[in-house]
Amino acid sequence: SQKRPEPPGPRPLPVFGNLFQVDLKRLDQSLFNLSKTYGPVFQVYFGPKKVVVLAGYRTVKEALLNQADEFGNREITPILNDLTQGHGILFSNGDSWKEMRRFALSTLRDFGMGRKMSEEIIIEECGYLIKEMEQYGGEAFNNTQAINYAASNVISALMFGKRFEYKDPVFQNMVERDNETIHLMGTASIMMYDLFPWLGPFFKNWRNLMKNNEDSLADLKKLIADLKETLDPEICRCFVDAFLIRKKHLKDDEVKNSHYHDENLLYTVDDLFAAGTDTTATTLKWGLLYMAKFPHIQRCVQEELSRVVGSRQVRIEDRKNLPYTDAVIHEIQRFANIAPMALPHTTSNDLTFQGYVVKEGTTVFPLLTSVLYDESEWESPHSFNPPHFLNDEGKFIRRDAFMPFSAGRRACLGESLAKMELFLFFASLLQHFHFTPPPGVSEDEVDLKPVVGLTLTPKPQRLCAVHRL
Ligand code: HEM
Repeated sequence: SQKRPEPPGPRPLPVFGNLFQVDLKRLDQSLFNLSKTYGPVFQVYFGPKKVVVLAGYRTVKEALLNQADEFGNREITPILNDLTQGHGILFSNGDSWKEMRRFALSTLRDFGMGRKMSEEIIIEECGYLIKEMEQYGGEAFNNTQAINYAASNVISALMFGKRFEYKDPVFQNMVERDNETIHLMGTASIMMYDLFPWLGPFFKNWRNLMKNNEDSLADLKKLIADLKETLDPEICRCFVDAFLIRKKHLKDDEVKNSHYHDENLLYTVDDLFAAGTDTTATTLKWGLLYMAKFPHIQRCVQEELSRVVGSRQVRIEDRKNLPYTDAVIHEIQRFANIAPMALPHTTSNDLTFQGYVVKEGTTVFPLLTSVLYDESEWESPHSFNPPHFLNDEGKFIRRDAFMPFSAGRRACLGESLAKMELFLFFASLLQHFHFTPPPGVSEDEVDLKPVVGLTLTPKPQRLCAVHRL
């Protein structure tokens, strides 16, 4: 029998591989371009490392959903190993990952992810965020911090049973550090470190990352210690309590080698903050920027909100009566494409995919850019067009290629919480404010080019939040 081929791809150079054929500053775009030459499954070499890229809705879906187990391991690069040592959820594999993921999902569900309790937490936070924005009296300001704080507080309330004041310096530092970590992770020097780890200590970014990580963990440890001290196993106040209670029960039952140990608690909480704050906040920031850029769309959302909700607090159950607003939020997520390559996966064994062989342990990039901008799935992928999610009667429709949370075994675990947050924050803000560029800046001048890190974020810029109600 004939040997099956490996996926095609550009010819690699020794040592550098294809590093000169891709633009590390906008890697997802250059991989998307390569897929137009090499097809939906191709390989590129980053230095000595081979990466298989999956492009287009059909191919990403086929891999992540139909061969979910084979494509469902996480790649843990040297920097990720330095940071988490295989604990937690984001950057772990095997039984520990499985147990932590299952625990986090079921605990968040018990706390009402997608149900009442989370809704109350988010609504309370909407109030604080609106108050914060009102302070500027319609003058231009950078909304980055306020939005980060609001998103972080939702996770805080779930994890620790409490929110923080936006002015609290400890809290400000925690959020700021997480932001910086995500930025540093996307820098070229950290990518180089992952390829040539012995360079590590020479990179300033590497040292900054390690320091950030240490400081974040120290803050989280303090918060966890406070909860430990006041723990009452009969009353579960938050996620950390739920973990500690489970740990205690396993100990009482003399279960050995359980995954419920202090490191897993610390890194799981750290992961939920890291994965849940920046993503949600960044999406919201894009949303407000698009509204300032496309005022006619903003007006349609506000008209629908006024007609359906009026001035009372908007709630999750209103969503079904707000198809246009819902479509706009989906289009924000599609167009903003904040996690353009999801997070890297690896294959769990040797496999055949679309006729090509891929070896066990090969790095795989599910290229979400190529799904959210797939020309065979979207009518106008390159423009901001809410009707992508509306039928002829103006009813909301789901789209298969809407995959900002990725899919399959490693898909985002916070999807339903994130959706609640995006809906409640976005709708509440547009009920209260009309967003515009600063005076003297035209809509055309609003800059939609992203800053590239692990996520795609808007450039720092100022908007006016003009009071409506
Ligand atoms: C708009 C908001 C969000 C977006 C766009 C988003 C997107 C993603 C993406 C693309 C992945 C990688 C999936 C893959 O590897 O294939 C992911 C993983 C993950 N997300 Fe989210 N996410 C969001 C919000 C959240 C929130 C609020 C939480 C926490 C409650 C969260 C927790 C996680 C975790 C723990 C993982 C790792 C899952 C695993 O490796 O098993 N995310 N997310």
